[in-house]
Amino acid sequence: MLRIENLTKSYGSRLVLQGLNLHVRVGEIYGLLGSNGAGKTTTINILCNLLNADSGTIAINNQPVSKATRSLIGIAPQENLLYKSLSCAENLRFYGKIYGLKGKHLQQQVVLSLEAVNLGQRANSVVETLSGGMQRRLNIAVALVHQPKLIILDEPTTGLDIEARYEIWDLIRRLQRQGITILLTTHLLDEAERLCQRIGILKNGNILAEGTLEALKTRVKAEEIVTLKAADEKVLIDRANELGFVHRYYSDDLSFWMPKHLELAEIISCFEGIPLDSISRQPVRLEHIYLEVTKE
Ligand SMILES: Nc1ncnc2c1ncn2[C@@H]1O[C@H](COP(=O)(O)OP(=O)(O)OP(=O)(O)O)[C@@H](O)[C@H]1O
Repeated sequence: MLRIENLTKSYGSRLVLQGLNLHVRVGEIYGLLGSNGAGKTTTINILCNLLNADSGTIAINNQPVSKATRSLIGIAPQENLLYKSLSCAENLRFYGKIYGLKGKHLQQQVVLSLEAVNLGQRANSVVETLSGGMQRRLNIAVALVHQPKLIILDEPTTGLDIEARYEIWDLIRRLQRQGITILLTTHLLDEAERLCQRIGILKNGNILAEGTLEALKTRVKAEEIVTLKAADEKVLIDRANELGFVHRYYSDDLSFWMPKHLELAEIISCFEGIPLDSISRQPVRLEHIYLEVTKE
């Protein structure tokens, strides 16, 4: 669906994209992860033809990106692009017209996009009277109004409460079931874990790792992560080294990569003689993979 090859972009002397390669397959939800300043928005702006790349190629549905491919893509940018004093339907009519929709077809698309984001009952509500979650959903409706094949959601749930976030996650899954391909950027690793079939990790304008969550898990050579608390962490680390366990700090948490699943009693016996305050265990998560990949 989307093929980006060797994309480069500089702002003045600052090289922001350094030969970026990224492939989004038809029908998938692809999660593009990266820290602030990694180059996600720059990539999206180039995709939407709002910014020119210095070099590289982008193809959508096997066509080079151009004004002609604009209608294949819908974008819901990070900042809602909504006219707050207009109603939901008026906003959608405005954006629909930009994509050349008119008359009955425009009206139908306005209704369908509002229904798609569960705002069918709020067509005439003025945007500033809607909750933050509803405004985010309307922002997604704008991306859908011209029936694109690929939609780009730039941090769709940032700043929303958990219920509004669930609603947007359900919406994204529904859109995928309708056959829309989705490229999503997020800082929320659990969002990417829940929604995305494949994930790309971007740093300094390069994709450092890409694949399914299962494939990315090979970056962390552990069956599970065990976090231990003890008065003397150095003793724990020395013991872990003797046993061949890799250790990492996740924030303040001293954690160990377990090469195989151990019963609780076995973990305790590994650290025998060291008074432990607590033991907690968790599977390898995207958070662990992300930290490993981006520190390389
Ligand atoms: N118009 C511009 N002029 C100069 N530098 C820019 C411009 N736009 C972005 N940058 C710089 O390019 C780098 C990449 O920015 P970009 O907005 O693409 O990152 P991002 O991954 O989207 O970050 P965030 O998660 O914070 O949105 C940053 O260092 C940013 O400061």
